[in-house]
Amino acid sequence: MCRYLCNSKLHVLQIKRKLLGHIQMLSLILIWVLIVMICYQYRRRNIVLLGSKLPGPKGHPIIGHALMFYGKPEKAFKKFNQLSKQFKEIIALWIGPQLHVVILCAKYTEIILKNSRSTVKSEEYQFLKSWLGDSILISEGAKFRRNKKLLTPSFHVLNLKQYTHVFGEYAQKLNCDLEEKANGEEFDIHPFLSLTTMYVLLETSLGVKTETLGVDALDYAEAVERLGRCAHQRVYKVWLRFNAIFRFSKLRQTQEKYLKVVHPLTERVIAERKKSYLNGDSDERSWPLFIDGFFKARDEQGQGLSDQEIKDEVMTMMFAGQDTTTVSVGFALSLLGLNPDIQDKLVMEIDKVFGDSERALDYEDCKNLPYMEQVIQETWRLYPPIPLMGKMPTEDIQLDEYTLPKGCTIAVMIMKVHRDPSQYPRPNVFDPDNFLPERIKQRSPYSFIPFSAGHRTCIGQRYAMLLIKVLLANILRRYTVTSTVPMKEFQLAAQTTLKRKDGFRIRLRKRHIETIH
Ligand code: HEM
Repeated sequence: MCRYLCNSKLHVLQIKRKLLGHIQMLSLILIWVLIVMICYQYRRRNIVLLGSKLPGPKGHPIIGHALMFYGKPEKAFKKFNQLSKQFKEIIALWIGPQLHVVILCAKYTEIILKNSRSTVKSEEYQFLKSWLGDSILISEGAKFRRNKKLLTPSFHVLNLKQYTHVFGEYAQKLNCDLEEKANGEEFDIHPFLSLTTMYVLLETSLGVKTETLGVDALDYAEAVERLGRCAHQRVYKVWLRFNAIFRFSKLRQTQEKYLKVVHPLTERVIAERKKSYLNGDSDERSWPLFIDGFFKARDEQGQGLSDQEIKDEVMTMMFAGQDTTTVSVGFALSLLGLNPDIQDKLVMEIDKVFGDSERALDYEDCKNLPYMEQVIQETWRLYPPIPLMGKMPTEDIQLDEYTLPKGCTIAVMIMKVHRDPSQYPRPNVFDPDNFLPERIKQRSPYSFIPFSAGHRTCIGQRYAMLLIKVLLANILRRYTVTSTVPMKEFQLAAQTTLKRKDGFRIRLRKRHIETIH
């Protein structure tokens, strides 16, 4: 009995000792967590202090405004729109511990983009890294400057001139594909446009004919679209921003699946092209490919781009150029379908250039379509394909009485800047005359930034304008467009590009069929 009591006392003592050990360990962990948190908060004191002085809605402790933007992209976009009615120039939002400052007006956009050396791309661009590597869309500093310099000559106007007939060929193919929809019901033109721009980019950048790629071209198009979506989901699903969580997520598996389509295909096509470039093989092609320009490029030290760099840049061109041009044409057709007077004026301009001729469009024709250019610019104003850009200040930036702290995220809301009422008297009205030279002169150049501005401006803007002109001119030579969904009922969603969730719904009616091919 006595022995039993002694044993149980010993046992209790051991449990007490173990418990004490656990409590000590737990206290140590808690102290460590507390120290880390204090250090973290101490480092962020500037962001917290300056952020608290910026205008914005009231958020919750710890999660901030994260819940406001949780859900589908169209819901987040709607929320943004509501907030921008309340806060006209600038909004501070906390997504967890990260301060996001949304810029809505031309005045502050000018200060940020003019100071472009005081900002770098925001950390959200890193979500593209496993796909696009360290391409010029993502990289910073010396690497960015060198590679942008090496890539820019490929977009020279002399090259673009030669692309016009490639664009024209695919525009004619598009018209043939649209034949089945002509004189029928309203339909979504997005899938037709998306394939066309993908084929054009594959052919002008890599020299790949759709016939040779066959079903791979469709897989590639789908993979590019899905990878863009994956990156976007990491932006608004806050927990997936953390690599430690993302690594084990379903989204990562989806991303891997599509990377396995895009990477090997790009590598294969580049390798084949490089072989024939190095062998000096001649082909029937009369225009220079982006990729040949990338092979040729040399820096001051005589160094060219590595195979990895070429692959990253090629994939970036496909990503940055395809969806942006697709939605530009989609929105332009939707708007023209709603505004028959503007469409008539544009068609008159096109008919003046071509008359009854069936000839294909050339570069000089594109220069003779100034009203078309105004229509495209006004479309970009109302529906900029890239609706917002993320920057991170590397030093505090002063905007009147507000200070944007170093390390916060700046989101330049291009779509709102383009509708700044101090710059556009009727900001929500589709009026291509906004781009008459005398009106442009009256505005800040930063009130229209579809391609950004400063040293990070889009490399493909002239390419995009030319391609969109060719596609629109060809469609309007053959068809009259009508559309019934009014602008305020467009269901907008900002993924990486701005889209209509309800589709680019239009009707096509054939024009004088016998004269136009
Ligand atoms: C309507 C069509 C287009 C629009 C609205 C557009 C818009 C933009 C914008 C806003 C940026 C800046 C992004 C940022 O800083 O976050 C950008 C960058 C870029 N775009 Fe475009 N883009 C278009 C077409 C193209 C095309 C056709 C290409 C290439 C074939 C292209 C290639 C690039 C590249 C490589 C960058 C990165 C430039 C840099 O960071 O210096 N874009 N684009």
